Amino acid sequence: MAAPDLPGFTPGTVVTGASQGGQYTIQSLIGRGSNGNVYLVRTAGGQQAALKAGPEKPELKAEVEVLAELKKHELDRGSRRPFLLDADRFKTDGRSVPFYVMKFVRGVPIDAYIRKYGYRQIGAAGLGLLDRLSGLHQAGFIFGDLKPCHVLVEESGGVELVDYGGATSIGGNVKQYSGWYDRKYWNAGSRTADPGYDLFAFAVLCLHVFDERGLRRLDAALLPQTRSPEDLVQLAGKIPALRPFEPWLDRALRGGFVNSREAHAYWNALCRRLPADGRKGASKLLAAAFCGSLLLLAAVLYTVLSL
Ligand SMILES: Nc1ncnc2c1ncn2[C@@H]1O[C@H](COP(=O)(O)OP(=O)(O)OP(=O)(O)O)[C@@H](O)[C@H]1O
Repeated sequence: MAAPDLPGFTPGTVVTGASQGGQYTIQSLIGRGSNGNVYLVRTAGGQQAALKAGPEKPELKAEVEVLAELKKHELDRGSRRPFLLDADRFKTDGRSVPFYVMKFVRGVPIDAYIRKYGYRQIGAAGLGLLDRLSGLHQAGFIFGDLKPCHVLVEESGGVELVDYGGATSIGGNVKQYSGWYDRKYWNAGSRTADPGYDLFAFAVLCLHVFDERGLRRLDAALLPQTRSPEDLVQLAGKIPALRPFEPWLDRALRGGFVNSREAHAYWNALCRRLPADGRKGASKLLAAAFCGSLLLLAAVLYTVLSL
């Protein structure tokens, strides 16, 4: 259920942090999540950012804690602009509203991105997603509720995870998950948070993006006790666009990766084996045509001059 409207968070309102003094001007409402509303804001420095504010709830506090840990890890890795930018409270009308500010992701969900730019983009987008997951796992958490609307891809191809409400400390119990993406749903393992939980969900995400009907049919044909990762492995083998990544999907669905760095390295190796994409092919063709016309021009000039 989405969070209720927050009184006072209207375009033009300046939200000032009570303890750190950060100032953010609300531009528009981006969307409503179960733990709060997300607004597009402008920082005092003039940059765009996303601000999430909501009623006092342990879930919102937990999101901030995960993002703060992730920030430490990102800074250790030399990141100049971590995902979490600020976390504070806004005092308004005698109330104190918790909020946090994060990088604004000008992107679209991964399924829409692939529909727009073509199935070959799964290689690079998958690599970006595995990089994000790997950073989070190294910070001690798993994402937990991985699904297309939580994976945004920017025009540049950059990938960001949004909504850390399902993030869980490694070793804890995943509490926020979504049907198909849940390893336990397919009798493929427990809901104890380990990196394999997210990798399994990413493999299902690939099946969902490329063959939603097949996944739906498979689900409808099985009873809860007869669902198995083997069925998903077989479905993956029938999707032509996923053929290059079949060995990766097989391993992820069976929980065969030691960690996400290994999964990232394997995905990367499979990407390198892909043939150059159509655009690169087309630009090679253009270059050849250009060289051909130069040679023709030189030949014509030579003939004219030698007459
Ligand atoms: N940093 C961000 N940049 C751009 N858009 C964002 C950002 N964070 C969240 N959004 C968008 O804001 C909306 C609400 O996001 P939020 O993460 O709170 O909840 P949700 O994932 O939609 O729902 P729920 O919390 O119920 O799972 C979504 O459309 C999401 O794509």
